[in-house]
Amino acid sequence: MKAKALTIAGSDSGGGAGIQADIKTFQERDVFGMSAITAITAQNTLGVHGVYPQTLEAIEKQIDVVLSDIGADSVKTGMLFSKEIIELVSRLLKDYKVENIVVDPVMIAKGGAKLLQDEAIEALKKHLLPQATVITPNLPEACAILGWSDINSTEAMEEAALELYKLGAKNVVVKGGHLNHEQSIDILFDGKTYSYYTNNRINTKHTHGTGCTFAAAITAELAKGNSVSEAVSTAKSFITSAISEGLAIGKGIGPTNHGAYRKELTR
Ligand SMILES: Nc1ncnc2c1ncn2[C@@H]1O[C@H](COP(=O)(O)OP(=O)(O)O)[C@@H](O)[C@H]1O
Ligand SMILES: Cc1ncc(COP(=O)(O)OP(=O)(O)O)c(N)n1
Repeated sequence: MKAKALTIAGSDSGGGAGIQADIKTFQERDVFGMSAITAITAQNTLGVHGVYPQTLEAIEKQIDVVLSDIGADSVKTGMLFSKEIIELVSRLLKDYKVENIVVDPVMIAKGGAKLLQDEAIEALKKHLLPQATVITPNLPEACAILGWSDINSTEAMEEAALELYKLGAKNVVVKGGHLNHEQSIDILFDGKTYSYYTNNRINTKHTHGTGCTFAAAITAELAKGNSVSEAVSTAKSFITSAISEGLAIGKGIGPTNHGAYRKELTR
């Protein structure tokens, strides 16, 4: 049977991040994609021009009807915007006993727009992180969750992964896209071992949606029954291809190319 994945996230009208990136990634990884939209953003390659959160009723209904009828082998959360939305999503994921939960703790878009209210960080820590199979913070997100000012080395990334693990997630991937390093290094910590996923840093400005795409690829692989380490490994290859063929569309930071990994495999 075809694997199914649900993304609970914000809509990016520009198509590079959020729900749109997730669904494109699920499709590329041969997983049936479903969505519950938490907020609509008016977004393009120049940034976020408007944020319109959906009502709790609308969000609950979307999740309810999908999980009660179709079900999901894995669920990804992205932009959740408020404490109230986090509490709602956490309750529903518990009620439906979802097994594989990937929490991408989206906080700030690359252009600087806030996608999570400051007061929601505590709710994220208290309710959602402890339910997660995998969490995928970038360096600023890891700092915000831990109350740290900076993470600027792989040693600090390992320390952050350990401290984040103590908040209850089964696995932590600290993404190193923001590290000033010639390689792009992500570190997975499963409570015992630190595993490094490393590729050469690609010199491009077209990286809109990298975090969403990477977490969506992990979600898709978990939905198909792969282990967390296999899922992270495939997601790393997927995002590296997508960035290497990033799309120079629009006047600003273009999106990654979700079809690039498939093309590479068939070459
Ligand atoms: N320039 C780059 N070259 C290669 N990989 C990158 C580059 N920028 C980010 N990545 C990878 O993309 C994924 C998303 O990372 P990151 O940019 O840190 O997340 P976010 O989009 O949440 O800020 C990670 O696997 C990271 O290593
Ligand atoms: C609707 C929406 N959700 C998440 C993001 C952030 O996406 P990310 O993959 O971290 O990429 P950047 O926006 O930082 O390039 C978003 N922008 N919009």
